[in-house]
Amino acid sequence: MALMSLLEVQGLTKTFAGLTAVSSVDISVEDREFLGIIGPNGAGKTTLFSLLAGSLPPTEGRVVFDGVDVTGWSAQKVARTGLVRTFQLMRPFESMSVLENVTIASLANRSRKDARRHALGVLERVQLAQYAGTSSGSLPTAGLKRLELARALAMEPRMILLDEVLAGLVPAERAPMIELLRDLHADGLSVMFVEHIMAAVMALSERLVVMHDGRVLTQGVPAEVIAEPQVIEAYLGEDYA
Ligand SMILES: Nc1ncnc2c1ncn2[C@@H]1O[C@H](COP(=O)(O)OP(=O)(O)OP(=O)(O)O)[C@@H](O)[C@H]1O
Repeated sequence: MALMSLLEVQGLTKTFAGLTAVSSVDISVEDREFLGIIGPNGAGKTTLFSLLAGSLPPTEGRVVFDGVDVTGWSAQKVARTGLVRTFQLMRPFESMSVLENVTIASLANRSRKDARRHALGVLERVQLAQYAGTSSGSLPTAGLKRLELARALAMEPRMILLDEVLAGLVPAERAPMIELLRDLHADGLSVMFVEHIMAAVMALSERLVVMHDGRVLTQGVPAEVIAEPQVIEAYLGEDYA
């Protein structure tokens, strides 16, 4: 039998009332790979993540994670296989503390007492430990981004789908976040990330997929992909080139 990629996506399609947001997408992601996804607004990147992570059921196609066909499974059930997403618009329980929010995510895999201890470890990992007791609603954007990451990590993913984790950060906040993502990847986490900040995309991606109009326009080695005329035309613009 041929060796399988950690994530295999075949013919994935999502139609919303006549609009095809994701159209026949085929993507394979290897264990421990760091894959970047770019494309213009409305290209279907967030919808793709929703389909992969079980937040939305696909209209057609298959999602196979770690050899298991998870197509149409709930987000909770997909997460238990090790595939977990973050959201572009963070939505923690605002009245709860940072620690409580992460503890709830940890409860997916463990008892209440263990979950709290595990959550504290995750907060250390994302450098939010000093805010453990802070109410989540009062965190600044950079803290909310880390909390969103922490909640996903608390579910102990093998592969994480990051939806614009750098958006909204000021330049000085980006470098430490890029460093954190690089460390998580070095520790064995497989990552797929959607990002508009090209410096981050180029610093982290081992391979790049470009989406346009719901389809994969092209994919490959990042430096080669961003030099393709069709990518410049569809997304990057002449300025970037
Ligand atoms: N729940 C929905 N109902 C109807 N249309 C939707 C829904 N979600 C997304 N769409 C449409 O699907 C298309 C793809 O949207 P999507 O949010 O996936 O794009 P994106 O590449 O993530 O864009 P951005 O970079 O702006 O986040 C858009 O035309 C969008 O309006």
